[in-house]
Amino acid sequence: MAISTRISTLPKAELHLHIEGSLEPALMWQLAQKHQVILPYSSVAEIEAAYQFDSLQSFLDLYYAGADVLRDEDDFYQLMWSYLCRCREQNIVHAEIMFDPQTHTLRGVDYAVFMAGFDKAITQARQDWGMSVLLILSFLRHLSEAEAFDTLAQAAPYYSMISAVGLDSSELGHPPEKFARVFAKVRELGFKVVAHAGEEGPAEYIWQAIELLEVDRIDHGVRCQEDETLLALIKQRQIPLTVCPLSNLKLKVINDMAQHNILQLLDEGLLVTVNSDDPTYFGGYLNDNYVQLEQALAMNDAQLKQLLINSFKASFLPPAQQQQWIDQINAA
Ligand code: HPA
Ligand SMILES: [Zn+2]
Repeated sequence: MAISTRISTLPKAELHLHIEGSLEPALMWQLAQKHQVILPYSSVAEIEAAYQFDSLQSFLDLYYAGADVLRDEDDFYQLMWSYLCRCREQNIVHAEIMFDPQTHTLRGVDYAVFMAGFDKAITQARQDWGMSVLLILSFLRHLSEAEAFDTLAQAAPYYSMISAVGLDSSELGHPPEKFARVFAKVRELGFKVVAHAGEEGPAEYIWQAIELLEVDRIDHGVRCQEDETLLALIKQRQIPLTVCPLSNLKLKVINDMAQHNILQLLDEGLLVTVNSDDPTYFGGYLNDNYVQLEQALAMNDAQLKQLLINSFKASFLPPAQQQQWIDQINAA
């Protein structure tokens, strides 16, 4: 079977996906009309054409502006439902999905609104095709630690819907150490911990995420190669990295996909995974990211299988459930 067919047909998990980054331009346009939000674009095609970035910040500016069209429960339902339908098409059988509460609460949209919308879509996907979904609450790191504490407290009625807590937004100048105390509280509450680190920020931020936040996974982490001691530690402890190739290309973390280090890290024995990050902004859902690795880096079948297996091994699913999917991949 051709590798591209195997990419699309084999079961996979997605572990690094911002739900606000899956907002399709067509839905953005429709919701802007619905709520009479004035967008700085005059058509869906103009929205798509605007997605040219030169850094993480240049993307985040459009990502937060786009999220402003999300106002009521049905908007959040539509957003989540569209992504889950993509998962079904792409054979993503399990997804661990990040959401940014502060992007909404700061605009006066409460937890009750977005959590109800998410829950309705997730319940439907679970019932209709047996998809499994976990949610990851992410703090915006350009805001203060006090605001992160507030955000965590406001989530209390929804703790049973949340599996992990993460850290995203503008990395440079906002090191993990800024959030050490709030993540101590997060761990005390029993949540898993993830953090974006080593995307644009230096290897030092990955150290801090591991040592101060005690993360279960690193989001991105591609700059770990700049520090051999760190690389050895990540390998020895098998700390998963949720790598996002198309995101790295679109945000100019790399200049060319052929330069991406994901397969080197994989071959060195690190627990790396492939993810789409913000698929509508970066021009591809999960399978497109795997296809890029085949086209630019000549990913072979053994590497593909290992990446798919890693997507379950690095997940927060119970080990027995992970193993069922891994057995299916091994048998394919
Ligand atoms: O790739 C990302 N990095 C940091 N923050 C983000 N928020 C959405 N996507 C990202
Ligand atoms: Zn991300």
